[in-house]
Amino acid sequence: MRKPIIAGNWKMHKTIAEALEFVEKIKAEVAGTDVETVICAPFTQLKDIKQAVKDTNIKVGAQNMHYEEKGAFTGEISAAMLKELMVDYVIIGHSERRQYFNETDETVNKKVKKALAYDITPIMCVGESLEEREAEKTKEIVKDQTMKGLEGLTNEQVSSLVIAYEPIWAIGTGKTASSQDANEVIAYIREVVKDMYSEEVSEEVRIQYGGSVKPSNVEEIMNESDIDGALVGGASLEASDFTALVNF
Ligand SMILES: O=C[C@H](O)COP(=O)(O)O
Repeated sequence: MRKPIIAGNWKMHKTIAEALEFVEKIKAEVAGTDVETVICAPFTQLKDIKQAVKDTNIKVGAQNMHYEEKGAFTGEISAAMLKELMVDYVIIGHSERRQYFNETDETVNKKVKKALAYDITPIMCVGESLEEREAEKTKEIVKDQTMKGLEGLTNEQVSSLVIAYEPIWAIGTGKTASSQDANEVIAYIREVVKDMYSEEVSEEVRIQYGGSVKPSNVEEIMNESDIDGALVGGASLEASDFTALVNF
């Protein structure tokens, strides 16, 4: 049985003070949930959030990391640096990183491997653009991204990580893929994992949907057979919305 996982991706939002205020507001509200609850915050907030959630079931994630161990990479953060803060998750290959920061399937793969080596769970993002969807290339794109992103991992590693299917046209636009469409693509990603690894691995890997998930549509999305969670941007910024998402 796959444990549901709702992760908020705050992107470039909130100061430390705002982050701590948010955490205080949600702590009690998510205390009794069986849903894995993750806040993916900017680097500057991670240490304080981790401290603030230490007696709770809330997990903390970063939004990116570098694949090299260390070196002359101005502005970058390594896996060891995240591990030192006891970060649980790291988003890798978000479409905004692919679009604005030259993230490629190859760097995604290197980052996934490095995160796993440090026992940080990657949330690896895949998803097609509007043009690709209109050209009916959705499956081709997600297959390619999934295969390249997961290349060279062990069965155990793939079983432990999280994949997020985020159609780019649905991110921050208010447009959501229908829950059936999202489920179909996610079931297809599971097939790709099955072909690459095994049926058991494909049944164990958790796959989220992301793209304009909000309190009003989360239940329908979560009720789909292959969707194990949501990666939420805009609606994760307000404490009341986020608690509603986790308690869907
Ligand atoms: O990582 C989250 C996704 O980019 C979705 O963002 P959104 O919920 O604002 O559409």
